[in-house]
Amino acid sequence: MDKKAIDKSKLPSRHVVMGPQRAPHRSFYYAMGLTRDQINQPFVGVASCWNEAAPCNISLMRQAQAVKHGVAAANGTPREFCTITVTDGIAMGHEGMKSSLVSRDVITDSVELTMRGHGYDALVGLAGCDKSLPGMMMAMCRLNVPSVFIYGGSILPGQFKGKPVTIQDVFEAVGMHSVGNMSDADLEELEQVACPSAGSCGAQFTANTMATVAEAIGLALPYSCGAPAAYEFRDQFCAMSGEKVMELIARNIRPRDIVTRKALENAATVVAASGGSTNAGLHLPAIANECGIKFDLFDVAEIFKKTPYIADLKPGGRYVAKDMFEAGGIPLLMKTLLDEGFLHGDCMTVTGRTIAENMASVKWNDDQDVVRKASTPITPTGGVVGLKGNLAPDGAIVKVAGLANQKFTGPARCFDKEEACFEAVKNKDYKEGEVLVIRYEGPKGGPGMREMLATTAALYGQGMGDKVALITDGRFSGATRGFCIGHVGPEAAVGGPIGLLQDGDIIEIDAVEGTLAVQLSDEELEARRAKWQPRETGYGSGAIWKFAQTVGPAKDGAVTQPGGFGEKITYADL
Ligand SMILES: CC[C@H](C)C(=O)C(=O)O
Ligand SMILES: [Mg+2]
Repeated sequence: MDKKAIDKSKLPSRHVVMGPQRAPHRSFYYAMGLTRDQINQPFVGVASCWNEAAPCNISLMRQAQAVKHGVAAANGTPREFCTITVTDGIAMGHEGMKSSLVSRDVITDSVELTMRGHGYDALVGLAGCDKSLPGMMMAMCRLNVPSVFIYGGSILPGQFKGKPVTIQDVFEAVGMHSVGNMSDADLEELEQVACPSAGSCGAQFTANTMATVAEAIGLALPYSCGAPAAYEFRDQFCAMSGEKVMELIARNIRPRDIVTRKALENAATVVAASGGSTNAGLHLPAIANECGIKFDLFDVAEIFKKTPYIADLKPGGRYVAKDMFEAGGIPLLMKTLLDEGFLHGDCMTVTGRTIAENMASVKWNDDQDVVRKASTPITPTGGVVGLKGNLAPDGAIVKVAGLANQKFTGPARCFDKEEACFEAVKNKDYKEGEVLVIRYEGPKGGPGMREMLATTAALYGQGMGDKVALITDGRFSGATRGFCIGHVGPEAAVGGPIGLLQDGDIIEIDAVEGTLAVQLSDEELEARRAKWQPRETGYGSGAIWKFAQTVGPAKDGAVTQPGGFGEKITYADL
């Protein structure tokens, strides 16, 4: 990037390194070996969610070095820093899962504070596990300095008895083992081979769903999110992201120029088209909130309703993320959706060009069956559906990709926390035809709105995926399959109808019509509400308690602060 193209006198770092009064600050940079020229260049924060908690994040340190090379090659000065990540595959099924969603907003806040504190002029964010991707993208929208996002990449599939497997198979094997359909020896062999490399959970689960969102919303370079983490080939995209952010500074192209309502609609479209994680129904409103855009679960569901399901990806389909990469990556999915009019082509992206301009060079690949043409879909509507009704006045969400039957009516069997339901499932202490209800697991009521993969996978592993339904004011992992309805709002902790249910109430679920109802009169519900009492969560201090004090409803993204609605001057303009 031509140095003259950037006027540093208008950049945030001018407050840190320009003028005699900033001699002490420059002294610190000399202490780290920077030269005067480097101090006089734009500073680029290279924010990484690296940690050793899980394979999702472990390769990000390597990839961050490639980003820094790209920044430096384009006459920028990279400054690497880490934020946290809570990994769901480790947190699943116990109290630790209450930290997962809370960590999304902590990631956003910590990146914001580091960028503001040091006056960095631009941001390249690297993330691997699930909610760290929206956490990083939320920070980019909040700060609104030129930014490029890059996903760390998917894990490679394991091989078990000649078949490709992912972590989803291990969670479901717990259910098979619990009913004697898998031996101890097979379970031990499976857990040792299912996850062979670095990278995030290997199919269209939440991490790969949000990676697909990153390219579709325009914050990641085309093709940059597709290559598996173990392929060092992907580091070229890291370097390109570092170079590209310098061009965005010169052209003053910022995240809120990119993340518009149309871009959010494009993101929701690729989620539905790929049968992606229901967590996108939470994270897209949260990203929108940081831009001051009202885009809630119902807006997302409207897009879902009119989008064909075209990518045959696990958990509902046959293939994993590596297969998608080899078929042509996220651009292949976007190409057919754009050609058939399902995407807005005039949205700006971090390439400095529009979606349509980016897709012009993408060639369709007939020599694959991972992605169908949008004109010949797997099913005519999206793999994910929004629901509403007297049991969910504030909405709910269900992944229908791969579901043979999309209607279910049955008696409620209520549990006031996930562990109680898991015990019942593990001991087969439930009946076919029941609707299992897990409540007091919402954003405030958990607190933390846990994912319920341990329970849903055990059910599916017992062969009961279409024989019982499960509804919760909590949420699901992207690897959840079966008739599982999440994000039921209002949540039980604030007096929502799900908290008024009693065993035996008849619940009607209709994912075709988009309804979730209980066969009770308004009078009966009101009578029960009059007797309802709020409950203690057991958290009276700390990060999870703090989250519960300010978190809003799931339909608006379970965010802990009103986003860009109120602020007049973003950090980028200080
Ligand atoms: C085990 C991790 C799982 C795949 C997940 O948490 C998600 O996709 O949301
Ligand atoms: Mg998850």
